[in-house]
Amino acid sequence: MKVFLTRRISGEGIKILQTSGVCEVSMWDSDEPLPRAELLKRVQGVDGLLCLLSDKIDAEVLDAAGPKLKVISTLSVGYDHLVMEELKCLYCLFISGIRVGYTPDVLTDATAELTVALLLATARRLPEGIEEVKNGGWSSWKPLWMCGYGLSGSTVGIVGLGRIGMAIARRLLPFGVQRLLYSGRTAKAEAAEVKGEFVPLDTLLAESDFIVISCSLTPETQGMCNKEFFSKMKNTAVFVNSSRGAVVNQEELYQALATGQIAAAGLDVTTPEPLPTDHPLLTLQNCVVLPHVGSATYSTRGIMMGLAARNLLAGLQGTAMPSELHY
Ligand SMILES: O=C(O)[C@H](O)CO
Repeated sequence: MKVFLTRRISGEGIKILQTSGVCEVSMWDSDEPLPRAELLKRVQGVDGLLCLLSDKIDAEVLDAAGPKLKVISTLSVGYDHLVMEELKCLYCLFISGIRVGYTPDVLTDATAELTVALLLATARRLPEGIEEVKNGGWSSWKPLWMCGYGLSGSTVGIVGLGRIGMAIARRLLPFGVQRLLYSGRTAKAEAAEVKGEFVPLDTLLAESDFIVISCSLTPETQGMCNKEFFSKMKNTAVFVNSSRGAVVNQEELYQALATGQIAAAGLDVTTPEPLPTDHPLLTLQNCVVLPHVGSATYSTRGIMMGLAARNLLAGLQGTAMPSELHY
């Protein structure tokens, strides 16, 4: 069987595939994404595809791959880059169905940790402070200079209290957070562990000092953080997004930050990625932007690659996947 990997994969992940005796591996041997035309060419006739969140997998890719394609394994927990409606259509067409593997759980801790780091960096203005040290702006200790917002005694609102949202909540509580609010489709029994109060989104926006977006990108959440959303937040509130960039209307976020509607924003995800270096958000002191590094620890990325490889193999062999996405 033939498999194609859309990026250079190393360590355990590649070893599992190359020594499996099950598949012939070909890979886009680069750290940079492959051009779309190349993807369409390289998937022809494959039985399995290992892709990244930067590869849009839609009907065009499935058509180019052809009827042998049995499994798609994505090196991510998010799967908004897989056009599920089109996968389902193909499912109807060929009846056999394409199985999908993904990498939940293994990146929860790393992503939660990074989200907390981003929240603190944004609220306590770390990038600005570091810059001031370097550029001579640090003239003396001044009572109100470089002041920001602290977590102690605060109210934190988490939009999407899933696996990662819960892990963020657990890490934030020891900072002395007083109330933890959350919104989403349904109340969660596990929220009791973090004393989470399930509230309507409007309540969360009005009462939170820190708002953390940790939901998946879906048609319902696309563009959810818009002018109206920001207008309901406190002027002193800090907004943090480590889910997907498209949950935020970036033009309206820029306005909210530039006009003082909200205090600051920390973003680990943007639209597009990378964010162009001349993007207006990058001109703002009160906006901290990271290059989508939530899961970027050596160990987490290694485990993700191993899991994605095992999902791919299981899909080829028709056995139980360690992490299958049932769609
Ligand atoms: O979806 C994911 O897996 C994250 O955004 C990157 O690790």
